[in-house]
Amino acid sequence: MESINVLYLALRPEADNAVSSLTQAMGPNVHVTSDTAEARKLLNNGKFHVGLIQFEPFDENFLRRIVGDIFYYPEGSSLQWVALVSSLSMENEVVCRLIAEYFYDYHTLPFDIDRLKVTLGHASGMAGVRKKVFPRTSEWFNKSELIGSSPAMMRVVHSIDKVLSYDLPVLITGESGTGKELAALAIHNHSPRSDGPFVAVNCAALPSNLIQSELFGYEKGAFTGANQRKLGLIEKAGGGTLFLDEAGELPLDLQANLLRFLQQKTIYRVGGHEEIAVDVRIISATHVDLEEAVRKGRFREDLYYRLNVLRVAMPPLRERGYDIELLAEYFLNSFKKENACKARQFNRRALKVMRHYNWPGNVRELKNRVERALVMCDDTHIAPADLGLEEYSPQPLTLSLKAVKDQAEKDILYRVLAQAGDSVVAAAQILGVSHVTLYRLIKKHDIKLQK
Ligand SMILES: Nc1ncnc2c1ncn2[C@@H]1O[C@H](COP(=O)(O)OP(=O)(O)OP(=O)(O)O)[C@@H](O)[C@H]1O
Repeated sequence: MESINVLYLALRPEADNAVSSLTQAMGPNVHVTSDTAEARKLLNNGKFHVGLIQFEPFDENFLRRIVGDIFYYPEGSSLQWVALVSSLSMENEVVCRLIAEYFYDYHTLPFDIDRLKVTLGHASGMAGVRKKVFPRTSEWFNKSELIGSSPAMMRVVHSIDKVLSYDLPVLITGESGTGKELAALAIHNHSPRSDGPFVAVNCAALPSNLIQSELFGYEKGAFTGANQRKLGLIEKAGGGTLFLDEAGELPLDLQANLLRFLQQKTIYRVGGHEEIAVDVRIISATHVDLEEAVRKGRFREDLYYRLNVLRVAMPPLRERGYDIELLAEYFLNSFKKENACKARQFNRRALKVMRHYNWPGNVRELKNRVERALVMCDDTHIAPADLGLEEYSPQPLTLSLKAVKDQAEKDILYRVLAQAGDSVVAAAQILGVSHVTLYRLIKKHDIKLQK
């Protein structure tokens, strides 16, 4: 077997029989640690292909620390994780979710070195493929402020990666507060236009009588009060990106002007006769269904097709699994830096409540609730009441092993399809299945391909 560098994060390495068998079998390529800070440092040097985590004896706090410290860590993102678990732990909902969301595979104890070596070999192969197909991940995360490493966010990263290569309009869809503006900024910052300006305009916030002059600018004397020429936002975004937030709110007459600009790449300032060429990439965002708006006659169909050339869909926060905790920790740490407050972390109940809450306001709501909690909390630990959330009453475990396997299967399909740019032939090759099988699985999990 080709040498595979494994980082083994063991809860109690001194009491772990697997450690000695593994180091014996794999020699110096295995590094063992129980310290997540050290693991993070080691991941930074990028030499590890596979991370192995032992969940026994099961300790929920340890798992939470791993999620916060390791999975958030971008440099680890081409590395693949394998879990060592007992069948008893597989009955625990936290463990199952963690595995389904973050792991390439799991190895059920008792420890079987030959079986594990095969699993590690596959995981390492996948790490190599990810690095080739997706080399920008760590740099990408560093440059953008989009936090998250759930499969749903990985799909976003991949979609963004795809749209970077083309200087075409992008439409970002998603519920309010899902991070559409942040995604637009990420596209701009990673595109060849990153040295140019990023100008954001909220179409819903501008009074309708001002939108025209705000976007296109005006000449001196164009209307009462126009004492001097003013450049519009489109011109100000010249050489860069114009972000039209809430594009669905644009009045119909302005939609016609915008369409004209998108077709001709030129504008007229209000009251002006000179045709001015402007080089701008348009990224628009909407939380309303624009197709529905087109059907109802509120949005021009021709403009819709012009804006919707490339598409990025932001998932709601409730579908991002452990990203909720990552984001909560991230906001907590950044607010802590800004304010002298007592609260240092979330208590267990708060984490559970956040995990099961529906988050109708998505990331923005989470950010606001964490900020509020820091003000309300008199303790070192933030409780659900500080977040203004109802207590979560634990549900009995309903997740069967089959459900976990199905979820894991679905996640890996998403990941590999994303890596393969939704090419079924390439994805089938990576997964080592025929494309007929892959089509069957895509149908089974109701996965929508982008091409
Ligand atoms: N993945 C993320 N990581 C870190 N912060 C995020 C993330 N997503 C959103 N945010 C933060 O949440 C808030 C809302 O994000 P943003 O304004 O980009 O959402 P939006 O989808 O454009 O909302 P709206 O539809 O209401 O305009 C911002 O403060 C943003 O910084």
